[in-house]
Amino acid sequence: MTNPATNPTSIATVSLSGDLAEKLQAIAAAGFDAVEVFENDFLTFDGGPREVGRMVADLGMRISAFQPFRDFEGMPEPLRARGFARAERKFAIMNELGTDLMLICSNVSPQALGGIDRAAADFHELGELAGRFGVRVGYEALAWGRHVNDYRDAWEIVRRADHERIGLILDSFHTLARQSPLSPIASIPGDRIFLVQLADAPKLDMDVLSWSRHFRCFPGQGDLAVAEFMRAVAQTGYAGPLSHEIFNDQFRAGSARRLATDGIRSLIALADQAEPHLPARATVLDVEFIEFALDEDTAADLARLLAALGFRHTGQHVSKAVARWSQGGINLLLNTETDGFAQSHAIMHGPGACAICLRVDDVDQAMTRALGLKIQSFEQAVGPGELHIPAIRGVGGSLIYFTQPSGELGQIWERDFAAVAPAAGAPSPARLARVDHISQSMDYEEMLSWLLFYTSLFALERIPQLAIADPAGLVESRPLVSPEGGVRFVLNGSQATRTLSSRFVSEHFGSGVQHIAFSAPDIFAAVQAMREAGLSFLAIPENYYDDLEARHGLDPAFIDRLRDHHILYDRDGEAEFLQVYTHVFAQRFFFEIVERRGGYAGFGAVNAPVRLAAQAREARPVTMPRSLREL
Ligand SMILES: O=C(O)c1ccc(O)c(O)c1
Ligand SMILES: [Mg+2]
Repeated sequence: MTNPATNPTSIATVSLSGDLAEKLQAIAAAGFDAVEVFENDFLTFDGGPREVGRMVADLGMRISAFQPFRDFEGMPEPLRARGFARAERKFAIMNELGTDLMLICSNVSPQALGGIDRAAADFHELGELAGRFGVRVGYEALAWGRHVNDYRDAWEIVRRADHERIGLILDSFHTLARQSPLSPIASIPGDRIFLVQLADAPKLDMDVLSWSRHFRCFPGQGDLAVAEFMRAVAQTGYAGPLSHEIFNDQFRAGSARRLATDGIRSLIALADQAEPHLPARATVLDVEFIEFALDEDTAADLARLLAALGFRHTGQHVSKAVARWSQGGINLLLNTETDGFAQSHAIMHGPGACAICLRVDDVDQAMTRALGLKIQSFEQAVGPGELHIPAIRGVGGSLIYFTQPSGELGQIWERDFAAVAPAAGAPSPARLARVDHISQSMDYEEMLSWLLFYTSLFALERIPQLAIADPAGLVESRPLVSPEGGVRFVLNGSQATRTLSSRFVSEHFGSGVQHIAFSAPDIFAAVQAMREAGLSFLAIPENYYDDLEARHGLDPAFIDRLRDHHILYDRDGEAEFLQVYTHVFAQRFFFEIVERRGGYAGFGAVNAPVRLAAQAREARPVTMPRSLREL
């Protein structure tokens, strides 16, 4: 039985950025057993095949395949003879590389002749040649092959070639992109499959070749049914390598180390999906707290803002300079420690959210799953009697802490915080109830990494990615939501350099929390109370409200109230969404207040360009990088 948790792991060198040596180092560091050497990486390498073979071996890996070999089967003479001569040269190279498997992808040449028996005869003869070199040949159907574009035809050719050195190569992308049925895979004998290649892809309406060459991604990052494909493969008893083969423009530009780690994480998550071996994905019940790392002055400013938003200083950490501000079910921590993690975060990134604590159903299981997915844990010394709160590394080096409803980890506020007596006078009612969503900005190239991180660890569902117009370019926005509404994350990234999202990343040395949205049971009452406390909100242009009236046919009196409160509005069927924004704090992050009516599930994407334009007007002008100014 194929067990994806025990099959050797492999990845094609084409999947990563860098030169061959850099790729191999990143692949080995991530823990892969093998690599598929792409011919182009070999041709551009300044060293012979033996040297490549030695590099791979020295890194403790082996070469799972040498590829691709193109346009071989079904050729008329003299192309046919030339194909055999080319293959012979490559077999000799493979002997020096130290790999025994060549991948031949189905012929795309206009000169190729069809016919299963013709192709089978070519492969039988090639099998004889391969035998003389002690190598094997695997045949893969490209989804755009001229005569063979379905794995079932490739298998029929392999079957009729009837040669022990000729086998089949399955590639999840080609199979799933063509929507070939998966059940016939199960009846292929596992030992006739020489290699299984894995790739996912987002659903896109485009020609399959461009889709494959530019948009493949790791399983779990796209929309294809790779787990179902894996379950079919598992039934064959295939015991060979599972090899990522990702052609992707972002991957080619990204960090090879990060991507190789994502590749391993993807394989682990996929194996777990096909046949569970880790605790289930963690259910997030709520956001326990969000922690800000700040200097004293900025903390005082933020405290004033929080007070105006209706938060109260309710607790003080028993041993650290950490204040708890709360309202409804929301807890915000202001950390002004002068050493430790928060301080180093503040020095590196400026004032901002350095940690998020999530209340999950079971912390031990969440941590076991995280470590199983090779997510880094984080340890920091705790004072005597204080709770040890397990944590992992999240976006931009920030932390994700875990608490749970029961046991010690359900007692963080009692154990680690001393209550602060409420101020005199009648307590004002809570205007804000919960954290509605947390929006994180990141480099565009990192978006798929964090998507995989969040969705492999937590029971979060993806809702479709949106492109939002910032005045300075497009921002991709990717929401991840827990079905029960325990938490929502929105990942933002932009390829344009001057969008608010990109400036956040470039001006603050990395990814992080750009805004936090709180839910209000009554957004009008909340805004009213906050204004009375001296707060003002992001100004929204008059044109927006005129358009709202035209778009939704709302009652003019209601529109007047929205306008007066600077509230943005959206509707989806009967469900309604109201949202309002604070000004940006410390040129760094801002708060949003939302009211969801009737189960509205989105984030007001139609309003995002209006908000971004308003923020761009308020933002300080783009400053030239120092190095340029000094020229
Ligand atoms: O895009 C290609 O040409 C190509 C080459 C080799 C493969 O294994 C593959 O899946 C695609
Ligand atoms: Mg392939």
